[in-house]
Amino acid sequence: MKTGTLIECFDVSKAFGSKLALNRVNLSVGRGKVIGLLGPNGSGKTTFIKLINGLIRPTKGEILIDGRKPGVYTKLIISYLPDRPYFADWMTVKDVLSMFSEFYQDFDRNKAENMCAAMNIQPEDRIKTMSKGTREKVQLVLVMSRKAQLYLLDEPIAGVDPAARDYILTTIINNYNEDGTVIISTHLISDIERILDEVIFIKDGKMVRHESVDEIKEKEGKSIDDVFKDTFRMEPFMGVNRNDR
Ligand SMILES: Nc1ncnc2c1ncn2[C@@H]1O[C@H](COP(=O)(O)OP(=O)(O)OP(=O)(O)O)[C@@H](O)[C@H]1O
Repeated sequence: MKTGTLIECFDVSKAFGSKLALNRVNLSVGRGKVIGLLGPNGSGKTTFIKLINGLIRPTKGEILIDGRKPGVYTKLIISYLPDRPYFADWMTVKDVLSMFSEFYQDFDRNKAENMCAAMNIQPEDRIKTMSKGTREKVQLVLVMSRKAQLYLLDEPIAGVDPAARDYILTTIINNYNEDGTVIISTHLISDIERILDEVIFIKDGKMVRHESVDEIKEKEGKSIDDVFKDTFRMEPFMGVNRNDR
């Protein structure tokens, strides 16, 4: 079993033109944890996940995954669920299973086949004709059937109905490599908080909080969902004040 830090970010910023999507992030993430990456729309969650995965590069600062810069090695140890599906329309479940077997040495095809069968997804089913939620389930099965050191899941439950969410979350915690770490970005905090060991709150590109869930609950005596709502509360737009009319 590997020990030590898995992800280190040193003063990492990412700008898109004049928009600063991530602002001087310093972060250290350990192994064997399930971590919620939580923040409102546009706070920088997807940007952070893409940086860790090496799909985009920081404007400033440095990222190390298992002591290495994002690149060929880190791609081998990261299993990534993007926020949008990437399968070609002609593919069946069997085709995508073969694709993953070919691409990833750590892919356990047997496990993926069993998980599909448990969710009533057949090998001959065509990805194109599936509902959005079923497509997301297939993608999650593929990603969780790798024995990776780091799983990056960008909004894994957004498209599935509440009943399926519980099944999917149980699938995640029962199937990840236990020395590995799972980072899940989501807005659906009350749905996922039961599986989280730690949370990272991100606000306007800044990591404003990184703490263990037990510590937060002990200190504040509230659910993570309530702590999140307090941190990110927005004043509602009230329209024209009646007295001004
Ligand atoms: N390619 C890009 N070009 C320009 N701006 C971008 C680009 N990608 C992201 N941004 C901007 O960076 C900010 C952070 O975006 P990001 O997608 O990381 O947020 P997010 O927290 O994942 O949001 P959501 O919860 O809505 O998916 C946003 O203001 C977004 O408009």
